[in-house]
Amino acid sequence: MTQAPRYFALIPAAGVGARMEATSPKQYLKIGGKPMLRHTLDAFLSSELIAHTFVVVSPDDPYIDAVAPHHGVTVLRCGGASRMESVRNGLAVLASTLSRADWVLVHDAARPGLTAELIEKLITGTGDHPAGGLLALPVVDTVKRCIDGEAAGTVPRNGLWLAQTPQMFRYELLREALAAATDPDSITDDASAVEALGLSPKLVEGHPRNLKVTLPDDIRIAEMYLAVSQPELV
Ligand SMILES: Nc1ccn([C@@H]2O[C@H](COP(=O)(O)OP(=O)(O)OP(=O)(O)O)[C@@H](O)[C@H]2O)c(=O)n1
Ligand SMILES: C[C@](O)(CO)[C@H](O)COP(=O)(O)O
Repeated sequence: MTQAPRYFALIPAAGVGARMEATSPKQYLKIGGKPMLRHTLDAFLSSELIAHTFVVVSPDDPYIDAVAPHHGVTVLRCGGASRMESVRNGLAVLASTLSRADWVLVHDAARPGLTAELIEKLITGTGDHPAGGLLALPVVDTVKRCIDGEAAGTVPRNGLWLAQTPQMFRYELLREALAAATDPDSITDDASAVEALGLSPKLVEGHPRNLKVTLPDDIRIAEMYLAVSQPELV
């Protein structure tokens, strides 16, 4: 008898948020009165498809205990020097908890606009694709190559997509891909590690509300999306 697939969330939240230039890591900044990371965790807690959520923080993180709920979320204090290492360390800790065929949805703490509907869309859209899948958005602007501050050419945008998260893979595949990855500067998301194995993850169209909060002005955009009721936005 085949077992029903199990889906787990893994949230890397060990970054310092240097580009945000705030006094605390950006995942703890408040959006609409609630820490960004709590919005992110709540999206997974509100999805009936997710069996459990794990969050990876730095070993000396002083904020997480006040933010993570006691039920449905497990805190892993094993963050590394890059996003890639934080995800890899989190997967290693889960070796005795997850099985090889379990699916892991890796999602940035810094994308608080995720919804249960987008999680379901990703899981349905990826299906049983052997290389997994990710949310992403087709590029809508004209793309320029910049050399010394000048437009040195226009890159055809046809076929270009911007990667979002979650990105979902079978546990065994993601561990193998990240074990083989060496350069955090080129492996900026989980899909790129899988692509480096010669595989092609499925692209599932995401939504602008699932933006990554990176620069100071992004907080206001996230606030706007999180103030709007969710169902009509997916
Ligand atoms: N060593 C790291 C670096 C990043 N992340 C996480 O990866 C996600 C995406 O990274 P990014 O937006 O680049 O976050 P920061 O690294 O915190 O930001 P910056 O690059 O501006 O410092 C975030 O949820 C961040 O907390 C992580 O878990 N461990
Ligand atoms: C994983 C990611 O969110 C995909 O867009 C993104 O690459 C992470 O942010 P970073 O600035 O590249 O670390």
